[in-house]
Amino acid sequence: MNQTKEQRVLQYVLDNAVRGDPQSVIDSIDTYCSQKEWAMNVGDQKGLILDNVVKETDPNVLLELGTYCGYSAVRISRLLKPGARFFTVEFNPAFAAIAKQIIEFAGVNDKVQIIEGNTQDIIPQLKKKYELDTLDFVFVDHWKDKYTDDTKLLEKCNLLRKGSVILADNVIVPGAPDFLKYVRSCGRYDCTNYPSVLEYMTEKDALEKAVFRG
Ligand SMILES: Cc1ncnc2c1ncn2[C@@H]1O[C@H](/C=C/CNC(=O)c2cc(-c3ccc(F)cc3)cc(O)c2O)[C@@H](O)[C@H]1O
Ligand SMILES: [Mg+2]
Repeated sequence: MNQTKEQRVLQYVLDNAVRGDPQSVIDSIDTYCSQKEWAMNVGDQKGLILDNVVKETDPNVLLELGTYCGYSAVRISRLLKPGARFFTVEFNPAFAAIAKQIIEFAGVNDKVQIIEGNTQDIIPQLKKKYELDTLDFVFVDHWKDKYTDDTKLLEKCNLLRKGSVILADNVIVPGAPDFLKYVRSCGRYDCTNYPSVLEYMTEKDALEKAVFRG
């Protein structure tokens, strides 16, 4: 049976990273995807910006939309303090299975919980089923045409409080124009743009931070 690219990324991690060492998992995925096969991980340059925003936020409760192979889940988890609660949502069972193995290999499975499903179905369940109040930090990196709907859904479900941080990947490439327009003009967010480059390439990309005003 032919392997998928994501299975090859997993295999490269298992063969080259050090079990229980999240940084080695991050480095091996970045090595594989820059030298062998491109994949849509946030990558190391934008990853450093992600690290800094997580550190400055010092979050206790986090959400990620779009797990993919778990690269950013490992990247974020390695920075979290004991007791922090981090949920990542993925609706593709094959990707969720890969991410689960990468997260376990990295040794951060006690930090992050993968929720399999569509963000539109999961977000309204977070308060009751997953017993959380509001979110301190949200990393948005799923289908780009879902960013705006899901941001509005987070508001509607009262999951955001004054100071909640939303950080969105790819606001230049592939782009999320309606999301940018929404968060920058609706009056409910303080926005900051972080210019960078597309993962493993030299094309310009950027992250956008939108802090909820409450
Ligand atoms: C509503 C819903 N619910 C649950 N999971 C959901 C979901 N919608 C999507 N997912 C999941 O999330 C990931 C999807 C990620 C989409 N990311 C990108 O498309 C992406 C693309 C590029 C890119 C840039 C230049 C190019 F030339 C080509 C591609 C770079 C990136 O960084 C990207 O993130 C994927 O794992 C998908 O199953
Ligand atoms: Mg992305």
